[in-house]
Amino acid sequence: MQTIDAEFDASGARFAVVATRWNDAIVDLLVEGALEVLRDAGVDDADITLVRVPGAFELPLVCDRLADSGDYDAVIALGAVIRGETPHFDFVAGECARGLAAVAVENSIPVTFGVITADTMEQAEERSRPGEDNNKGIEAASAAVEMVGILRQIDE
Ligand SMILES: Nc1c(NC[C@H](O)[C@H](O)[C@H](O)CO)[nH]c(=O)[nH]c1=O
Ligand SMILES: CC(=O)[C@@H](O)COP(=O)(O)O
Repeated sequence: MQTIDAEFDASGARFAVVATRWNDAIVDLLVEGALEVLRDAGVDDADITLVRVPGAFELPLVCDRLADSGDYDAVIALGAVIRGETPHFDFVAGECARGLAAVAVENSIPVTFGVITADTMEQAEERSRPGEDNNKGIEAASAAVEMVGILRQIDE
């Protein structure tokens, strides 16, 4: 039986990190966590591209352009959508998640979901703490590194 399993050496792989400016105090911590994971996996800074977009609703389009370029092995999407008084949260968060999933399948490269969806700022803060496993930037970057390793083995 052949087993294809995670590899956590992503040296030579190219990553795009797309992060929102909305809730930047939270999202900047996600970016820091994601970059730490990539560097620990052997990724050179020269192989990391960071793009800032206005909000989570804009993540799918920019991630699609980067994925379609053929210049990256994975795209990491980072943001924080925090519920307000109206149903706007549902549309922003829902379309962001739906759009990012579609980009991954349409371009056949990993597009990982590092977007916090929270009812309160406190919940968002809990999911962006530096160095903690539930930091969504660490989670998304770890998934991207793992997926690059898996796809490399499939493509061998
Ligand atoms: N409320 C949040 C937003 N809203 C902005 C949208 O994402 C979008 O930029 C706007 O509707 C213009 O197209 N974005 C977040 O990332 N987080 C929020 O909490
Ligand atoms: C997620 C959002 O768009 C939200 O912050 C908007 O707040 P509100 O529903 O009070 O307009």
